Amino acid sequence: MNLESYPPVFRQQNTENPQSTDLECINLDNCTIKEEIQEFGPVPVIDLQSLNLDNLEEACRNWGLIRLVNHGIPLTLLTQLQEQSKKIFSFSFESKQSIISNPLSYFWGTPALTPSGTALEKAPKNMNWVEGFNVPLSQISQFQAGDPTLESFRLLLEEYGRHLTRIATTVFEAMVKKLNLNPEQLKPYLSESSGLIRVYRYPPCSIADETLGMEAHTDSSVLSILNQDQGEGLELLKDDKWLHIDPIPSTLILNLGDMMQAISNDEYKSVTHRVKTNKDTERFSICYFVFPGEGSVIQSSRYKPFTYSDFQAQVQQDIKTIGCKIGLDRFKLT
Ligand SMILES: O=C(O)CCC(=O)C(=O)O
Ligand SMILES: [Fe+2]
Repeated sequence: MNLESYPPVFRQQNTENPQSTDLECINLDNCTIKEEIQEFGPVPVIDLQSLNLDNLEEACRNWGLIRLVNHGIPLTLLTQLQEQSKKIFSFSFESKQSIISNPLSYFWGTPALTPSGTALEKAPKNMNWVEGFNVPLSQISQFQAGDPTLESFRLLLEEYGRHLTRIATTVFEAMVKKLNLNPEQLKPYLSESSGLIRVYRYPPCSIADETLGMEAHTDSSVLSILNQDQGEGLELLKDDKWLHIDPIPSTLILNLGDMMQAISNDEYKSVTHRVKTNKDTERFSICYFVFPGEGSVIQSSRYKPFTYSDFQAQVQQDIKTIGCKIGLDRFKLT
């Protein structure tokens, strides 16, 4: 294990006596309240080459999370992205701090970031056993990567970003067809230029049963699209039980976020999910998020009119003051 590469809070030399006992990294509530089950009834699979609108609608209403196949992203690109990200995470902590620079940002311990990409000052209640970097796609061409590995990763991310924009637009347009909403009004709700990518590594944790890589949350996005490596850990809360979302090579996981729930007047649900840690192995994932256009006001029968910036500001304030995200409930019409 390459301890130098981990942020100091994640360096556990002695698994018998983990340093983390005096850290607030243990999220016992989230870990133990729900019974765990294996992935049984299959997560709905959506074939992007022959999109079936009825199946997609049903998946959005009943699951909020789907497995995408035939998405058109070459397997070589997915594999190269994973390989390069592993290489970058293996750099020393200090070098990651210096080379992952504006407009990218490097963070650890929390996925809650300010709009400029730095970790929020008051982290969530619990330490999240994760490090990552944030990549705003619209600014990625301005990134001056001094390091050759980072430069080749930047080029891969640009190509990947183009695929994700295509996929998100296709799926969003198909999803909203089944909602009784005015298509013109919906257009600004998905802004291609808002796309961002988070690249994550979840270090091993000696007390993996009690420590979350990412605590239970819903995404604030319209849609999120996840490319996970072969490490297990992603779980979805469904019917009050945690369901493992096992990695399957060359497939992607797409989940709905809070903005989609609001746009659809709660007909489609933003799903609660979390990431467990593993005792001996690292896990890697790359997640894409897309949001409504800046200034576009979300009109919904269930919520007060709000923009994504209003929502984001509220989430940030809640995390700073009470340590967690309240989310859509803050905007609900009473
Ligand atoms: O790493 C993962 O599998 C999930 C990440 C996630 O849920 C998020 O970034 O919101
Ligand atoms: Fe998430």
